[in-house]
Amino acid sequence: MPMLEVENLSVVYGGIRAVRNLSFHVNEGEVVTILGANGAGKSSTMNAVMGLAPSDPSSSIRFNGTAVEKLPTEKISKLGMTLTPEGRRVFPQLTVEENLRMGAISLGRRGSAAELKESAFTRFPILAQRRTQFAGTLSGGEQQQLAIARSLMSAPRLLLLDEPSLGLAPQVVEFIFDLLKQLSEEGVTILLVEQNVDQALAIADRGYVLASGELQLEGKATDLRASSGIERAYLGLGAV
Ligand SMILES: Nc1ncnc2c1ncn2[C@@H]1O[C@H](COP(=O)(O)OP(=O)(O)OP(=O)(O)O)[C@@H](O)[C@H]1O
Repeated sequence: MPMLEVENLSVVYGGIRAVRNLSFHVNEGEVVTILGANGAGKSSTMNAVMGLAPSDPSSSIRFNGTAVEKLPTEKISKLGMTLTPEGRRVFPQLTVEENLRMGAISLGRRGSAAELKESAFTRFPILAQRRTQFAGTLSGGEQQQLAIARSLMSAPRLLLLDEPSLGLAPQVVEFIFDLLKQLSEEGVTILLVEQNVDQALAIADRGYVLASGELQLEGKATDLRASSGIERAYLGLGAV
């Protein structure tokens, strides 16, 4: 049984259909990436999985066998699935340490908040240096590290990341991809939305390519890297 199994996902906002009949899965231990041009429906997909965007009644989303499509986000997080949303949404008026504490709210019995906080400071040395600084005064790269560190405070079994490298300097991008590789080696299953196609496919086992809310291509990352379908999806050339 896949860890995450999404079947027939459709997301409609008012009259706009952002995602249409999308099915995909993530097996335990995998790194899976969802790729596609701007507006392809990637964030809508991630948000719908977490209960943050409306999914059509015909959609089915199962996490470790539990139907989650009607559950509120807090309950989904408690089951062990956490999203680092696009745009580094940290709490600007809270300190680094307080932001981390907020992340442990849905920890349940998966770990100890104090130990997780120390491991966050080991993993992200810059956050340790800035533990009493207000998050709103951190640089973009530091805020992204904090956003990921906060997600890790819930000891997720499945970590969803929406464009973690967006707008960051090359060294920070490299740090984040190295971190994702390391988390994967430590046993965290990862679902990653990225614009950074080459780097995402370099760490992923498999990928799905969306165009205009529909699945365009899917396959092993090594096959997708060699495929011309990716370019077509990005250029909006439609079906391959
Ligand atoms: N809350 C919303 N209300 C109305 N339309 C929305 C909403 N969120 C997204 N959309 C629309 O749904 C479509 C898909 O958007 P989505 O953010 O899922 O794409 P994306 O692939 O993540 O794009 P990007 O890479 O630019 O973040 C777009 O046409 C967008 O304008």
